[in-house]
Amino acid sequence: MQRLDVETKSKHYEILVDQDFLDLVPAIRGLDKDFSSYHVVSDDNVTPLYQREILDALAGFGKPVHGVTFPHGEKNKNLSTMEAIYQALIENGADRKSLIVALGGGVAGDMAGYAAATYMRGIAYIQIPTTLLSQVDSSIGGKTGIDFNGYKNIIGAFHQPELVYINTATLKTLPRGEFTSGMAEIIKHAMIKDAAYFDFLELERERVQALDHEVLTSMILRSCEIKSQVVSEDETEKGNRALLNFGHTAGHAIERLMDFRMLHGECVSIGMVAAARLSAAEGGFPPAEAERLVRLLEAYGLPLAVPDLSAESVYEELFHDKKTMGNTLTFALCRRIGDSYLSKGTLTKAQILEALDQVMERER
Ligand SMILES: O=C(O)C(=O)C[C@@H](O)[C@H](O)[C@H](O)COP(=O)(O)O
Repeated sequence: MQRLDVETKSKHYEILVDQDFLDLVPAIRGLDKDFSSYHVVSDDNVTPLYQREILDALAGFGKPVHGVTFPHGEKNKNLSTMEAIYQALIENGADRKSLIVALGGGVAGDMAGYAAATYMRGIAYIQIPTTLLSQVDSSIGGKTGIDFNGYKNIIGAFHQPELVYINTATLKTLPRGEFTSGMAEIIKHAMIKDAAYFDFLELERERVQALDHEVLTSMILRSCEIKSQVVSEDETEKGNRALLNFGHTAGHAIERLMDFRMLHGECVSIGMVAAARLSAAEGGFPPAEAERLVRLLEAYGLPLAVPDLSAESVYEELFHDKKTMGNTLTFALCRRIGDSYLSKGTLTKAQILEALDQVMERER
């Protein structure tokens, strides 16, 4: 098992990377908290795969254990699903000393985490991410929340987990498209912080895609390390945490305009191509490096352009981004691969529209 620390102002916790669930109970025992009951929250894809195993393991604590299942998909990351989760917590007698277990992908983590942040004004939770995207990105850093009226993550709270427990064997049951979607966040980590990691992703692509255990584990560890460093330095996104939003400004806009029919990572991939074009327009990001990004995304099977949208509609949607203050758009951009910065309000509408035009499929 490998361990990493996340050290934020509000909490210190560990990320454990393992190949099974055998060390989960010892890890929870190691938290040294006498939880009164356990509530495992997962979607209807993950429940049949892993919820029983986790409930059985937790039953060893001799306290009540309950499973809560909700319908899968970003479309269901909303208030009515939250209502059902709150209802189940109340019916199952969850109290202030209960532990919520977020089991699954980003949607499960965001919603179970938000339930933990708000139920009885905040109770403890742990993350057991089972998708590549949630293992390397969304389970770390305490961003929790839901979408509302189609606006992505517009309601939420920062609430750090007690523990993140990654079992890499869960990737064997992950649909291929979900794996590819997770690769977008991994490529994002390399883009914003680590040029050598970008080289690694280029060189080791075949072994990554073949789920080679050794390469996959190093990749997951490196991404978790980058994510936890950024989060540890700026827990509540007052500054540089927003670098993790590279590709997300346009990405979230596309996700919403496509009515969540495309996977998050697919939208982030297209958003990164747009961000690379903006980086070139503003800061002289070398065209050869933009080309390397495009080639890498393509090689991992990620989309580079979006069908059926106009640059204008995406541009309008950008103003709903949480980084937008007043009318000032903020983008995470790159000077070079591995070297990122925040650009606040300096790009013109024409530059932004031109970059967006290049990721509209009709233009290609
Ligand atoms: O943890 C963060 O900070 C991130 O920005 C990570 C993103 O990859 C992730 O999709 C996040 O949920 C987006 O956050 P948001 O604040 O833009 O909704």
